[in-house]
Amino acid sequence: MEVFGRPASGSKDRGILIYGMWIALLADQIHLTSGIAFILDQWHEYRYFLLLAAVLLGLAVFMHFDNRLRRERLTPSPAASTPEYGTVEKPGWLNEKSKSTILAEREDERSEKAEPYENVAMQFPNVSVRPRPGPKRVTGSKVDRKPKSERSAHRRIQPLVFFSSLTGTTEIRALALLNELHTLLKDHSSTVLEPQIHDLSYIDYDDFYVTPPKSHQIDQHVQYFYLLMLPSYNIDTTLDTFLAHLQETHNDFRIDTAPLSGLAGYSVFGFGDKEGWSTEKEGFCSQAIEVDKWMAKLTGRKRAYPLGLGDVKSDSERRLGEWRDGVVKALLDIAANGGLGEGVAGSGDAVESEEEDADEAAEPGTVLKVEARRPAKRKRQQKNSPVDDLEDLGGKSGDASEFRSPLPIDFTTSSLTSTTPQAPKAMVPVSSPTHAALTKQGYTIIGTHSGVKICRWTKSALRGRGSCYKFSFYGIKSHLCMETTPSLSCSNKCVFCWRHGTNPVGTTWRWQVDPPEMIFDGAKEGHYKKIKMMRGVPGVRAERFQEAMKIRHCALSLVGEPIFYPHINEFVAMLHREHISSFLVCNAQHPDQLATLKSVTQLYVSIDASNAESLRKIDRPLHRDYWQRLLRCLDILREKRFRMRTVFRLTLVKGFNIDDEVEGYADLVALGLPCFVEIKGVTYCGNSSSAGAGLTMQNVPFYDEITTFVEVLNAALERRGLEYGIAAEHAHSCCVLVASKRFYVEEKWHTIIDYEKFFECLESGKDFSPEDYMGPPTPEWATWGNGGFDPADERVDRKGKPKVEKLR
Ligand SMILES: Cc1cc2nc3c(=O)[nH]c(=O)nc-3n(C[C@H](O)[C@H](O)[C@H](O)COP(=O)(O)O)c2cc1C
Ligand code: SF4
Repeated sequence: MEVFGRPASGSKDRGILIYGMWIALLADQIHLTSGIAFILDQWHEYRYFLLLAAVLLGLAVFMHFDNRLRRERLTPSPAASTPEYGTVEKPGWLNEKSKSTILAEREDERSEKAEPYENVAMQFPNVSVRPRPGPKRVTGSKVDRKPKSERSAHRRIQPLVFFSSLTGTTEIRALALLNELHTLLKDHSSTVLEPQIHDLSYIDYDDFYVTPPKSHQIDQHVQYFYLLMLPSYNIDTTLDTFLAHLQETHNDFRIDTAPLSGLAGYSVFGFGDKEGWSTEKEGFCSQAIEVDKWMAKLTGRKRAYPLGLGDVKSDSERRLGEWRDGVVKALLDIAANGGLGEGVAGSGDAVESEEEDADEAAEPGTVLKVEARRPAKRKRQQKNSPVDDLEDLGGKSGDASEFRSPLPIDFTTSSLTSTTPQAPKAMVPVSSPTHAALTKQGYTIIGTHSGVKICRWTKSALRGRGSCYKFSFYGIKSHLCMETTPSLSCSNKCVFCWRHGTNPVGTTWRWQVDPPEMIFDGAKEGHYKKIKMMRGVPGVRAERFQEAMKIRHCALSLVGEPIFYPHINEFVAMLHREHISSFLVCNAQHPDQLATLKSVTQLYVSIDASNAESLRKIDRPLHRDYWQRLLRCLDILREKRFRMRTVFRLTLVKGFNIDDEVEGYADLVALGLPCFVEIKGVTYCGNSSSAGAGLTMQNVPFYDEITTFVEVLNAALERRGLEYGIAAEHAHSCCVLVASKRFYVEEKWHTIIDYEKFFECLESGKDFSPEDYMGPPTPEWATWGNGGFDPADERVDRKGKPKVEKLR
């Protein structure tokens, strides 16, 4: 028999075995069949679940292999660089000469110049100062998940010094600066990290000048502060590449125009050679100036300290020292206060903004908006100005009493009828519209009745664009001058005064009186604060900014009537104690206060008309005996003329106080015998209030008309046998100076003041006269016929373009 194809054996044992196997196989078969049935059962029951599981498993396996493949492909890519001194090695596949490759090649060429860094490395072990060849380490950084408030507690500033150098001068200075920064900042290690240095020729610009470097400090929020030290070359150097990079980055449409705005701040110092490139116009420090401008754009106006410039053949050491001190102060300020503070509109703009126009200074009797020959432009600018001129708040009628709001505080009549004594009020309460209007205009109100503001000339001088006429006439640099008043109240409502309608007025002091110390401290604080706001403005020079942090002169004018303040003598004495000279302007309406006034460096009275009728129309005085008051003031001035320098200020307004008035003015000069007569053209404010007062552009005299008037006045004085002459001019301010021949010595005008001599005389306790503090001769460029613009400054038009002065 065949069992599964095999023949059956004849033996019994084999037969039993085969039979047994057959039984077993049969039993197995039955079992298998039931097993398959069981599986099928299960499959039907769980097939959806099993299919889903299979799909998921397949996906997981696929992703695993794909990731591995991907990582292998990416490995040779350039890794993110650390903010240390070194280059990024490029992968082999990057055959094209990129910026980084070119820079790496330069590194090889310059490798023999590495010694200085070794010294630095010894001094600052945590500073990496040698370019490090070899592959770049990829370091991970922990993501800070703490809330922002908690993180700011660990905020630290990382100063980075960048330099560029061809012949080594800047390199040596940069290393010295690093050393000095280390010393100056070591006590502030909780907020400022150890400074690091980078040669611009070695770094990859993409690491520092596209976005700020990423911080590797765990648990700390690090902000970078860039200090750039740069020479200038009019030949091709690495700086051209750097400049091109800054420009490209700014213009790259794919990235933000200010991608470096995450920096804590930056500042640039330039080295140049004045022997070959004597002025900025001729290229002095041209590349540093350019870099400074691009950095302002890229950082979104984060200029923390003004651009410093030094001449390698003369003052670079000194200038660099000043810049360094200023930068350190700014840096610590940022570390302590968390930011650059208040910014100034216009900083960093491509075309330098001329915000000066909006807030030119006013002094009693003067409106300093000079460029009278551009009415249309001025009007347009004012229309667009975000800051309302105070005059705009006034009414439309010609009568001052009809000004709509806010109402002047005039106690002249109410005080006469009042029977119950009232506690004195604040002259300018914080909640008053006057306070709001003055603050909006840029005044800092001190206490209850004083104010301080920086004038357009201070800003102009900080930018090397010229000082006011007081520099040409008396040697006052505008960036050293503080303009303030201890009394915002006045007893006139002059038609050309741009703040009438909002200012408090009164014939006597009826307000609460603030102590002089408080006003003095408040004025200085307010002034310095406003100067500091200028540190980021394009064009502000570090050395001038530094100088401006010490006030040397005080113009007690601004708005209001300073002599009105009951403690004016104490206030002036405080100025003098700090060697701040004093120019006090009064409106010739307070003879009693004038008589008791002690020494000031220069004492002014505004003479706005030559006769009573004309004065009434132009000054609209509150006092009924205004003319007698003026005449009494002139008597007092005549008596004071041998104790201090006395000045008449004439503000000429066409149609009001010019025609047929020359003889009258000459008579007043004969009465007061002032040391000087300043003749100035009024400037049109171009607003509703001036128009309401009857003023239009037609009332603004041209400079030619001023000079003609001055010549006629001079002749009238001569006819009266008065010894005067035309000494100086400042055409830019429409201003001419007539001086007494007491100041004409050895055939030269000496209108400049010797300020140190003035303080010496004052401190001697002896009597002295104006001749005792007469300074050197008036500079040739300031004398009559020469225009009066300091040739060391750059005259620019409203767009910041150089302007050529036209002489008569
Ligand atoms: C070829 C050459 C061109 C220069 N061009 C200018 C220039 O355009 N403006 C400038 O202010 N100084 C210029 N300088 C002066 C250098 O900026 C100055 O000497 C500077 O200190 C050099 O710095 P460094 O030694 O770090 O390279 C030039 C100097 C040289 C040798
Ligand atoms: S004197 Fe001083 S405050 Fe007056 S305009 Fe000149 S700089 Fe400005």
